[in-house]
Amino acid sequence: MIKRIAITPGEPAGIGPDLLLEYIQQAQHQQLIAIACPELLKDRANALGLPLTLIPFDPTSAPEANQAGQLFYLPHDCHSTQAGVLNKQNAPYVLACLDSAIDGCRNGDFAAMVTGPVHKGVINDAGIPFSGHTEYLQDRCSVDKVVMMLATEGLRVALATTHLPLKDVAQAIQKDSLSRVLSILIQDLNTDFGIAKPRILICGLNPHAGEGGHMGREEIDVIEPVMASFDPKDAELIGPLPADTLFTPKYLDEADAVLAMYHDQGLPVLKFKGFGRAANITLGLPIIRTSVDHGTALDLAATGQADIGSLATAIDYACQMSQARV
Ligand SMILES: NC(=O)c1ccc[n+]([C@@H]2O[C@H](COP(=O)([O-])OP(=O)(O)OC[C@H]3O[C@@H](n4cnc5c(N)ncnc54)[C@H](O)[C@@H]3O)[C@@H](O)[C@H]2O)c1
Ligand SMILES: N[C@H](C(=O)O)[C@H](O)COP(=O)(O)O
Repeated sequence: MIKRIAITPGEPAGIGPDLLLEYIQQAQHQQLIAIACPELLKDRANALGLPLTLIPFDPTSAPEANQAGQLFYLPHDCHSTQAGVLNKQNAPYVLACLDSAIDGCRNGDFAAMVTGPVHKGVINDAGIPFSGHTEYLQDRCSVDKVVMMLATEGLRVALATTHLPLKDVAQAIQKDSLSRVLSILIQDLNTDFGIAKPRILICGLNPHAGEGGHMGREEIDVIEPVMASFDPKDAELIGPLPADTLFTPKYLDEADAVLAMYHDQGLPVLKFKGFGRAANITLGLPIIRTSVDHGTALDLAATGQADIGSLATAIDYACQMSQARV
């Protein structure tokens, strides 16, 4: 069955449009719909020397897989864009594209949404508070909690906290919130990844997992009690383990996922292993959202040098997850 997948290319000055235009040069098994500015797509295709046939998306027609070089689109207009040069006037455009994708997933027009990279800084420069798609999707879908998980071949890393200044992380590791994160992780590994009783490695927050309370107490006061509150029939929770040695084959070979306490505890390892072949997946949503593992790479926009591997991985995950939910 042909699935409809919405794709938001993200920041117009970045590599998101390039990646999509490169990706659709192959015929697809699904219907990919760009939610984007058609003039931007045409200009970027010209700059990259890529053939492009744009077809307006009609949600009332039967799903139709893209032929090589074809792209269905749902239009939003952006300001004229120079590749590699941010323009804060485009921030509302970036968010409007996301809103259309979310609405289309919620009303059943799309089976999933795949997001290209946005530039968080320029959206804030435009006066719009924005810390990431993950938090934006949580708000727009009116759920109390979502979980960011990045996945590549052989490793899944979920995060207990997402886009927070480091100084605020320890305060954010609280029992209620950590418990919700673990529940969502267990539930979605089960439903979307078919893992009945996931084996999850849990990082400590502090060096050496707190060294028995001498180097921080979050392991004893928060992480261990939360782990103990889960039924061992639902998941095998291992930890809190020192994060510096958790990411070694001895532990990882037997694990379905790692739960890291903060962004730069888990993601550098994941990206060292799989940058360009990983996807970012938002767990806990009523819709399916996957994303690339990289940012806007302004230095590479319109050069033809950007690697499409992560976009391909994100689309693959979106398709697999939407099949799993049928
Ligand atoms: N999914 C997202 O929306 C997302 C993810 C990560 C970062 N960002 C945002 O992107 C902006 C820039 O972030 P950054 O500079 O830290 O990271 P970045 O990923 O844009 O760039 C880091 C390095 O990786 C290279 N790179 C990135 N993607 C590549 C690709 N597909 N092929 C080849 N090389 C690639 C870049 O050229 C650069 O050298 C920030 O605003 C950040 O918040 C967005
Ligand atoms: N933390 C993500 C990463 O490093 O890939 C990135 O900032 C994107 O996050 P959102 O999906 O929340 O925008």
